[in-house]
Amino acid sequence: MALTRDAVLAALKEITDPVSGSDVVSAGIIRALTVEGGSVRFVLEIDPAKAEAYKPVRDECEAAVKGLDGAETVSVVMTAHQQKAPPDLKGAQKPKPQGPQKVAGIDRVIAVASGKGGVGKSTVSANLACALAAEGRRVGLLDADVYGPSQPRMLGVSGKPASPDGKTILPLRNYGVTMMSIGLMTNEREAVVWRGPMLMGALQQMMNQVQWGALDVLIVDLPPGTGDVAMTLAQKYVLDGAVVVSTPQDVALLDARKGIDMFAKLGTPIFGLIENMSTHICSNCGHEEHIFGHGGVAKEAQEMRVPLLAEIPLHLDIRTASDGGAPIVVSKPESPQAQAFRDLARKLVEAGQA
Ligand SMILES: Nc1ncnc2c1ncn2[C@@H]1O[C@H](COP(=O)(O)OP(=O)(O)OP(=O)(O)O)[C@@H](O)[C@H]1O
Repeated sequence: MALTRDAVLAALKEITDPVSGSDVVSAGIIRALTVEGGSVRFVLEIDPAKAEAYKPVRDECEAAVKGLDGAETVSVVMTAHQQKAPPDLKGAQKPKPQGPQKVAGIDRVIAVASGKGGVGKSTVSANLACALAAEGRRVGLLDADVYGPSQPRMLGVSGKPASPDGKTILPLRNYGVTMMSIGLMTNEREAVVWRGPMLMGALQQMMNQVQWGALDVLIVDLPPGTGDVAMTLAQKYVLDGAVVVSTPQDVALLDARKGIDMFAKLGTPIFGLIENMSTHICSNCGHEEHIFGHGGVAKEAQEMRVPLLAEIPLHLDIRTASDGGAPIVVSKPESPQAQAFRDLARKLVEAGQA
């Protein structure tokens, strides 16, 4: 008659486990039992401190199985049981989802956004950063506008940022503003096709690997529209607030609304709207003209229940200053145009937002 597994277990049940007092099968120390023809193998899994006490048990087990009909070879090995308790699957903690992180050394992060391109978001970011520096704030400016990085030109800096250790990136600095641009990581004339994951990687590199130093506020000049960069920024980092730049034209306002809705969905506080190119001031005679109408942004802000933080005029000096590498806040600080930005900066500082 062929030897069966049940017959082996029945024989082993006759042997007492010296530790628990029950039989060795019930005590759970018989492991990895295989019965193949007349060949029987199993393991006695025991506490290594009690190895001596188990030696006679092993001999007993071996003899009991050898005595069975059909048993030819019997191999019993003693191994140490696992000291560790089995994992408690029921009470196991799920890994916590990673929420937005704060970047070490940076007190506040403000996004400057716009629903569409060309409304002056980068001009506002550069002037706001310089105006905050003039208020004595430690300011960083991250140019995340991958589609048209313009901060190096606006702040009059050029050259590739250095990375002496190959891990961290040294930012550039001008007018009291510490600046880094994704545009500086690519060739100026090279058209870069950024895909979602690349964008996210680049943004994370800018936030975490740039040696920003201690900052009161980091201004992030976002690409226009409601895209991956804004979402990644809001989801991965503690974003203290956003300002949305709009021109008075209706279409820009509709776009601004989309921008505001996006931040609202992401749970980012909207510090307010900035109306750029609000009135045209003639650079010859100083005559003021509301080319795109007046009061539209203020009305919209009221409807959306967000503050209208500033009305920046359309003035030739603002453009030439930015194009010349010294924002108007720096090149003509006493001009009314510069004052509009300085008032904005003071407002944010007084509100504890910058
Ligand atoms: N208030 C202003 N007065 C005069 N020129 C301005 C004003 N604001 C912006 N500009 C000019 O308008 C052009 C577009 O501005 P800017 O690059 O800041 O816009 P943007 O919204 O950042 O555009 P993009 O999204 O395409 O990068 C620039 O030449 C800039 O100098």
